[in-house]
Amino acid sequence: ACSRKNTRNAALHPLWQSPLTIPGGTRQSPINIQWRDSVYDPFLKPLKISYDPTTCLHIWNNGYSFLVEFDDSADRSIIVGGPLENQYRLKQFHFHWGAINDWGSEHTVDSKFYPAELHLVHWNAVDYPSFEDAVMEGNGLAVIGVFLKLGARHEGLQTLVDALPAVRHKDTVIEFDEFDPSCLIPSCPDYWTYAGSLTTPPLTESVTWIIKKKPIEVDEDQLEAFRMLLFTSDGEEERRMVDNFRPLQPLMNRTVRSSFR
Ligand SMILES: Cc1ccnc(S(N)(=O)=O)n1
Ligand SMILES: [Zn+2]
Repeated sequence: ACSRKNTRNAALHPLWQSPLTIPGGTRQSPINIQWRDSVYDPFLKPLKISYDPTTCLHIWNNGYSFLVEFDDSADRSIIVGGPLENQYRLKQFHFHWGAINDWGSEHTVDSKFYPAELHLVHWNAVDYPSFEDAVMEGNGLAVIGVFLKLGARHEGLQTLVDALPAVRHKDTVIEFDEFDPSCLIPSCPDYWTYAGSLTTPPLTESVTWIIKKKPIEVDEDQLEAFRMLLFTSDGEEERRMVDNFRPLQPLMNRTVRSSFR
């Protein structure tokens, strides 16, 4: 008998006991980015990233991923330009990854999965009074997606990896300061952008996605450090935090634009 290709079994994943699809959803994420179908838009500006490392607060295992959260009470860590009408404030960043290196990213490029994907979540504090309000608005959020590929050790990521054992269990938190997440973003300016949604509940259609074309390199030990985290709280039967990605969603009536030819 032929061996069944190792397929991702996201449907049974604890993360997705909630509806896999949103009734009436027309701009859900993640999606496959078909490079040849993306449309170069010469009017797209370069994305300008200005993060203040002292706004970094803590790392928190929320039972889905681990989040690095920032003080977003003022415009101290912001992005502007790119496809965005105004500036957006950094709220948190987190990752999605697989049990093995064959998959783990949420978006794919020409149907290729990366072993992990970084999301830097920003909100539109110009138009909305809080993150919670912005989450409900079509132009409320901007998320930068960065693919992680297996390669050289990433020194900037290592400071984060060294802290992970302290947040192994769900609902644990550790103070984390003086971290500049721009060290996790490739210097190559090229990106794709499209109108989408959050990929974990509440799955609201409020995200302008900015997906960097170039991945960053991380090594096997660093990916393994993600995989030793737990979905479960201390005292519960341990379930390793892996495969915390949402299945691909239909493109429907959307065009993915590229900032590069
Ligand atoms: C803040 C937040 C909530 C839910 N989902 C996401 S994500 N994975 O779309 O970036 N971010
Ligand atoms: Zn995410």
